Amino acid sequence: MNAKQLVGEKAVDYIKDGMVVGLGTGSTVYWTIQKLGQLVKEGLSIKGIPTSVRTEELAKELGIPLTDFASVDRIDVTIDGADEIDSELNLIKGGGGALLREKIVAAASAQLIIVADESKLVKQLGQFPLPVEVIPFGWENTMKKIAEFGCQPRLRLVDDKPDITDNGNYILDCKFDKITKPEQLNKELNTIPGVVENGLFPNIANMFLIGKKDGKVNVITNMR
Ligand SMILES: O=C(CO)[C@H](O)[C@H](O)COP(=O)(O)O
Repeated sequence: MNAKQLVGEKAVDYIKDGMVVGLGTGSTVYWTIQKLGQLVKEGLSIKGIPTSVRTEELAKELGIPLTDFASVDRIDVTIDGADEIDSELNLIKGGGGALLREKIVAAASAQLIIVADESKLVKQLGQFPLPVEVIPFGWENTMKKIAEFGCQPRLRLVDDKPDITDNGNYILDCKFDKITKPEQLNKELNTIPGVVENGLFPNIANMFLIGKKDGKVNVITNMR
């Protein structure tokens, strides 16, 4: 079993009957959702809130009941992946383009559990280009403003056309040398007109399940 599958499946240990569960996006949480589908068939009663259309489709295929913000007043736990995790437990997310809904769901969750293989652990964020979701109108100008923060932004393309998010926006992948103050950068990027959200998640996850090559799972609890 690979490390993503290992931690993805392990995450269901934290999901109990009756919970409202935020369902993240990506190839690690894919395994969580598969396992949840199996458990639901066996009688587990949960309601999911998906963070992307992709996840919504997968959950529906597997028969996982879904809900929405209008119908619930809490999310008990969200399971999601990450692109980078630094030693202070800050994250870069959005490699799969779902950062906006992921951040909304994470912010509404009592618990955020991150599942990742050990390749995602870094000393300092910034190797992975930071995804920033921007409004299509005037994106070229928004990109210039973002570049003033000392990065090289690039419009994310699919088949030579802008990749459109589930929210109808574009993604700029912004390569920094290193990100020294993630919390500050998170706030400042979001003040630029045209920026909808960025992929920095500064120290908001409660727990990390890290899959290692030797088949073990490292559990890190955030004591913040
Ligand atoms: O933020 C994300 C999607 O927007 C994913 O959680 C992140 O890209 C990690 O993905 P994977 O588990 O496939 O490595």
